[in-house]
Amino acid sequence: MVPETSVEPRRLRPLRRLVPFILAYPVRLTLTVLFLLTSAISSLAIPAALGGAIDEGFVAQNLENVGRYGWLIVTIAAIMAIASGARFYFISVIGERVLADLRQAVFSHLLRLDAKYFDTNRIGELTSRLNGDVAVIRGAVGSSFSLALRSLVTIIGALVMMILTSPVLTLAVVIALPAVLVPVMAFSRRLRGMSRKTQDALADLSAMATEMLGANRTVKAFTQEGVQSRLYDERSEASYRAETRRLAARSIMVAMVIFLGTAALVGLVWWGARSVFEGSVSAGQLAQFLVYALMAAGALTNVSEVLGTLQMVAGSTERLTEILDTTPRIQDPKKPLPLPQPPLGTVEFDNVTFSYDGPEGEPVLDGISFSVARGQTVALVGPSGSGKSTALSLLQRFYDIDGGSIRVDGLDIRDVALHDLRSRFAYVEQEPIIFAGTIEENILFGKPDAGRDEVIAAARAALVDDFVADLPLGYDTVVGERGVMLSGGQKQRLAIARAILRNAPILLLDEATSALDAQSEHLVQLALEHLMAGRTTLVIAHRLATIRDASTILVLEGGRIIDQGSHDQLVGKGGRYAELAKLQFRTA
Ligand SMILES: Nc1ncnc2c1ncn2[C@@H]1O[C@H](COP(=O)(O)OP(=O)(O)OP(=O)(O)O)[C@@H](O)[C@H]1O
Repeated sequence: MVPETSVEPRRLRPLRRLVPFILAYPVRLTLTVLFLLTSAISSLAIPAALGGAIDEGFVAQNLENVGRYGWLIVTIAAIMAIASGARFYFISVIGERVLADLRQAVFSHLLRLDAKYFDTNRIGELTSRLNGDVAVIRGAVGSSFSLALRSLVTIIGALVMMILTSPVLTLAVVIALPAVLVPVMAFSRRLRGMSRKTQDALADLSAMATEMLGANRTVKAFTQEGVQSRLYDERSEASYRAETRRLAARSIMVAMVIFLGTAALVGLVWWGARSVFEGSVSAGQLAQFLVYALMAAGALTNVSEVLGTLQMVAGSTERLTEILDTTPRIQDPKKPLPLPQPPLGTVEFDNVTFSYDGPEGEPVLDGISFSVARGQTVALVGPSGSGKSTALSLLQRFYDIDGGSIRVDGLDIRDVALHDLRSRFAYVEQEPIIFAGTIEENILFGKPDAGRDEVIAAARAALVDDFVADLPLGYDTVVGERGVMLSGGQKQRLAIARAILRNAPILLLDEATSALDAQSEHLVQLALEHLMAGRTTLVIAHRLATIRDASTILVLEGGRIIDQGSHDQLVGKGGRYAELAKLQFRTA
């Protein structure tokens, strides 16, 4: 027992992080403790009343006393029942509340973490923390916390009552206890190790299912159904075997507990009977004592079972609080400067140097300088990996630069609140992200408080309106996960509608590399023209039409600007741009 208590608190330590979440609800907490104590005290009072009934009723052969004690016991039982119900309710509610708060805190913290964090952590792992770990805590909090608390109070109370009832019998129990407890504790520790293994096997199994179901088209295309089913079967069997071994061990433990417990009880009864015959203990006291001893023993087994669950909860809590403890690398400045109102819509890169691996790493952008005046369109072109997307990321401060400065509307972006800075941009990604909601919800992402007429106006300008008219539920049509129900061109137009609704002064556009069919391409081009009208635009260009209309083209290679000018100027010069133009740009 000694090593258990010295090891356990350390493994349970992460649970302390739940305390502030629980303390946030002092009223419910007080009520819980109140009902907990009431139910524990009343359950401890029943054996005492029973002892009284035996000594003053049965032994004294006084039926009136038996009746009196009977009523007393019924009354106490009523109080115990109500208090137990209320305790269960309040502790479960606190559990759910804490869980919801924790889940919400983790999710909103995750959304605020920087791009680097998401580069280095797997999204699947993060969502499994959010779902899996929260589920583990949820499964345990209501039942296990309640049981652990109740059992602890019962053990202490029962021990005190045992000592008060008969110190001699208590001493006998304390001496006999290790004989029962030590083997059971040792066994239950092994069980915990085994249950961790089955947990891991199960997690592995579900990770595989998630991945393969998500990739069901790839699985079909590569005719991998049979192979993957077999792999799944193997893992499922492994998990079954691990669980069977655990169940066998558990069954042995249950048998052990039953045998050792009964043997100890018989011994105790024999010792107690001897004490009654000697006259040092009354029959009522013995009965009373036995009930307390049974209560304490029951509570003790509960505690040892709950400890295992609580360790799992501790592990999950730790994984979640780890997220909460991560501070975002990109933060608001201490004293943010206000951006000019109305917006100017200018962008300047001044000798910008950046590496994804920090100042010592190989630079991805190396001394980049350019400026975009209000209403201008500047096109970034260059071979794959030359740093075009990186420039757009830096402008939005997804990462901080290592040298030089980036200014928007004349202010260094590190001096401006992140929300203000990013509100100045509308960003259209190369592969537009479409959410699983309706068409309207997807457009509203650009400006959540927009009215229906604004949404429709944006949809018209982006030529979304014409295909929405053919959908069964119009703007309320659900487009499926990642917009699977839409064509490539429709997705692009939807993303453009979202950007139009956002109505930001600076447009950041990462044109799709893959061409659509001529008709679709034409519609997207038209939508883009509506979007770009009157806005400062920084575009990673792949369409010849976009480049022709650009005020300036910046040619990037290896993180440097190797040339700039208008399309005609650059083509006239020949060289790198002329080659690129031949290979990369497509005509509408
Ligand atoms: N999140 C990241 N972490 C580490 N390195 C990155 C990251 N994103 C890009 N890189 C690296 O930075 C370099 C520039 O990438 P970037 O995406 O900016 O190029 P690009 O010109 O936009 O290319 P493409 O036209 O293929 O999209 C590449 O070598 C790439 O491997």
